[in-house]
Amino acid sequence: MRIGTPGSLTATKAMLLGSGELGKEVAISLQRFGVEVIAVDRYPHAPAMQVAHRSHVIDMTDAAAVKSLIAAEKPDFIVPEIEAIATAALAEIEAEGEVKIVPNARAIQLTMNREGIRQMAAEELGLPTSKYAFAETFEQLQAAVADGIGYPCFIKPTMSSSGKGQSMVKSADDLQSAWDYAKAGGRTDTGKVIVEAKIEFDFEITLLTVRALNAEGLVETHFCEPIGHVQENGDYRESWQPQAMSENAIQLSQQIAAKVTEALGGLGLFGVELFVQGDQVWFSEVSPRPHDTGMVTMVSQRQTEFDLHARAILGLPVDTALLKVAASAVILGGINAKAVMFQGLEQALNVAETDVRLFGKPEAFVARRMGVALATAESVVEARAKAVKAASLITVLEAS
Ligand SMILES: Nc1ncnc2c1ncn2[C@@H]1O[C@H](COP(=O)(O)OP(=O)(O)OP(=O)(O)O)[C@@H](O)[C@H]1O
Ligand SMILES: NCC(=O)N[C@@H]1O[C@H](COP(=O)([O-])[O-])[C@@H](O)[C@H]1O
Ligand SMILES: [Mg+2]
Repeated sequence: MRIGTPGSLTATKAMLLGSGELGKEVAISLQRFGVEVIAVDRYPHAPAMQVAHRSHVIDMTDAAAVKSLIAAEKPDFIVPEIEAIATAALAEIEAEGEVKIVPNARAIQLTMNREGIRQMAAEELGLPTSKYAFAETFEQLQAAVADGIGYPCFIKPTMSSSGKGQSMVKSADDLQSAWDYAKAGGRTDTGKVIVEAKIEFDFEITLLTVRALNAEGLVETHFCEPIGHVQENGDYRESWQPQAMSENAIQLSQQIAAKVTEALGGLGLFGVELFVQGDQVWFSEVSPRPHDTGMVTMVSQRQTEFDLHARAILGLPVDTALLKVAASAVILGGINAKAVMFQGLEQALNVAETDVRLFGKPEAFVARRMGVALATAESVVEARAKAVKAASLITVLEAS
């Protein structure tokens, strides 16, 4: 089946590499514009597979497997959704010129690895970041911390997300365990870890930034209202929109986001993560795709971050306006279970102005994100309280 996109004479087919909760929403947004969606992930029945036209289970870090699937499916677009994919294969495919990688293979390669994006941001673009160093051995890590990074600091695998393998270290006593955890905890072992000095921020934001074509066919950069968030163990727990900020801090944040996304290039939505203290802003990292903290836009914006990504990719007009103050709170597994069911949905939905999205992940882990509660309200404080309340009323149970 080939489906035509509005305004185009050719049918459009997109392949998602990664099919989690974010990909599921991207799939729905693309399908609403007439795109045929093929969902790919490392395990069967992943969230986006449940809504896609077709799906495939492959090892996405295996370049040969990625290339042969692309050759068989011949998509027009490849939409990377997770960082652990064979990015070198994407560069080769892009060079052949038949398939468009979103936003482009270089941006995917740079951002999938903390080393690439940090060096570009700090060294080439001169953006403010935490002090950092890379280490390939425990001795190099000890030397880097002693030579200027200091304590407290964060140790992270260079290829990981959602806090996997990441820890904050307060003293030399905890350095070895943080090293071991980072070496074991990445989605792919690159052989390196990054160590970053801790930034003492007042709050942190995700600035969703969209590179889309305007009516003249030129690339324009659009910003959503800043999203504030709370993280625990490197993974997001709550987000809200808008985050109140000083005029200077928002200007600086937009300048940093515009510089980074322009350097990465291509069309699409980016999640630019920034730390803010007073009028000072530091760049942390950027996702060249929708961001987990941006799930709040499912109730706060007319065009969600997923709609914006789909529109930008397809060359359609975008509107980043905020409609309502809103918040999100995550629902974690809390248990390890091969099959799950949920309790408390009715009570959660009795919280006024609240919605729930259960992602449909077949298997639960204690810290795995299984769903999110979304709430709107007159103020951020109220919206956060409602979202947290709704999320707390849902329990994940093992299904027999
Ligand atoms: N240098 C730092 N200073 C202060 N806080 C930090 C620093 N690095 C990380 N953090 C905290 O840890 C969180 C997760 O870090 P980071 O974004 O690097 O991890 P991640 O695994 O890429 O997460 P995700 O994929 O969910 O964005 C940050 O949002 C922040 O709260
Ligand atoms: N911070 C990145 C992020 O939130 N990514 C989202 O989590 C999924 C993996 O979840 P899993 O680890 O539970 O399979 C990814 O596929 C993506 O949707
Ligand atoms: Mg992050």
